[in-house]
Amino acid sequence: MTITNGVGAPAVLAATPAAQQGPEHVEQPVAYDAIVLAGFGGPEGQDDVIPFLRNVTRGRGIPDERLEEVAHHYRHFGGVSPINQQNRDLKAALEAELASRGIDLPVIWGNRNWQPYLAEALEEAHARGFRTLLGLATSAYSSFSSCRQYREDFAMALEQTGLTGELRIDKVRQFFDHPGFVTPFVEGLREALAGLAERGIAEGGIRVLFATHSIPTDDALRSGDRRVDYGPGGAYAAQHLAVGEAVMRELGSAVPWQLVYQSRSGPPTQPWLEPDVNDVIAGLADEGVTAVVIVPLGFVSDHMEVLWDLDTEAVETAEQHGLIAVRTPTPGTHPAYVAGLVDLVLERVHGTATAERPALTEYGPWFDVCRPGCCENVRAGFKPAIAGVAP
Ligand SMILES: CC1=C(CCC(=O)O)c2cc3nc(cc4[nH]c(cc5[nH]c(cc1n2)c(C)c5CCC(=O)O)c(CCC(=O)O)c4C)C(CCC(=O)O)=C3C
Ligand SMILES: [Fe+2]
Repeated sequence: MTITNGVGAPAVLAATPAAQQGPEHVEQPVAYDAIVLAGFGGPEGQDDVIPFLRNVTRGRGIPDERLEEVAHHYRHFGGVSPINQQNRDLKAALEAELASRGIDLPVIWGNRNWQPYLAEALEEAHARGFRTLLGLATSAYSSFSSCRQYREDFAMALEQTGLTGELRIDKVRQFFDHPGFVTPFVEGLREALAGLAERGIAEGGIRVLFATHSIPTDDALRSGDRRVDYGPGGAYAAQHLAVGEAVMRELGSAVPWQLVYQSRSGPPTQPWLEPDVNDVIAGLADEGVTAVVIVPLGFVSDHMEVLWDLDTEAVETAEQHGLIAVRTPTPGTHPAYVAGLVDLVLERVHGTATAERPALTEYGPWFDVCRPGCCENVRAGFKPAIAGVAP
């Protein structure tokens, strides 16, 4: 058996008996009663900021100085994160898309870290008589923060509301390489490169920076299927690199690109994925680069990590080093993204065969039911989670 390192066909390290694995994809139709849109949540006023940050970091060992610093980002915008409004807009766009296709599936919205909480969404679903729910998390890649934590928070909400056993909750697969998610990035980058060409900037003087949230290296190595070696940075980094490659391939562009990380937190002693976007930008001026295009590949909407860490900090770093910086759009409510999410829902409603599911990288289509040990987090302990096979 060969074990690949880096981006390549994933290698299975240790076989788990098939009987313990459960199906990787649910290829039978399921009559869902409703969709539960699961967001991150954000504060909507100055008084919400600290309680929100305590919710996010509960039991996580984030230093107080970091919380102060992050509170300042929110305070700068009146204590309001745009993320809740973005999820209201996404909910409305999904409802319109479902209605236009004649699909009768209500969308109920709940957050992990702020009102309306997931527990409220489950109570509402139950009160409306819904029993079979399809979770849709606003997060595309595999890692504890972007996959398993949503699954654990669903399980916790079931416990809190006493609805465990009453409600079935499945979850839409990670959609990092679904065309609906990738298309808005392709379009945004195409436009940005055309704009730079109009300004007479040579391709050789441009660097495309695909930006995503840094995570602890330990989490990254545990992202994805435990039995697979995805190389340094685990499935999380491998998926991002593969999507970056897919975007450049779709564009047919030869502009040099790289993956960069942002929004690091945690104690300085804990290793997180690198390089940081600001360090990379600072070094590029010496390499003869005159313009950077920042593509927020890890994010679904223009929330605080985009508005502050990229549009404020990274753009400032570029200015300090005399570089032009352009930040391209996130999917938001782009029609391709909204339609793609509805397509992902329909995969489950219809039990679409895996071979017919769109995926732009060799890592997809990702699993409907997470694999053993998927995206575990040793620091957080091992908690029950929906939509996965038993570890
Ligand atoms: C992978 C990933 C995504 C992308 C996937 C996804 O979209 O879900 C994401 C999104 C987001 N992260 C957000 C906010 C925060 N994340 C924090 C902390 C952390 N994020 C982490 C990872 C990720 N985070 C990690 C490993 C931590 C360390 C602590 C922990 O292990 O939990 C903290 C605490 C302070 C700090 O450390 O910065 C805050 C306030 C918001 C809301 C923004 C808004 O309000 O507009 C969003 C969308
Ligand atoms: Fe975060």
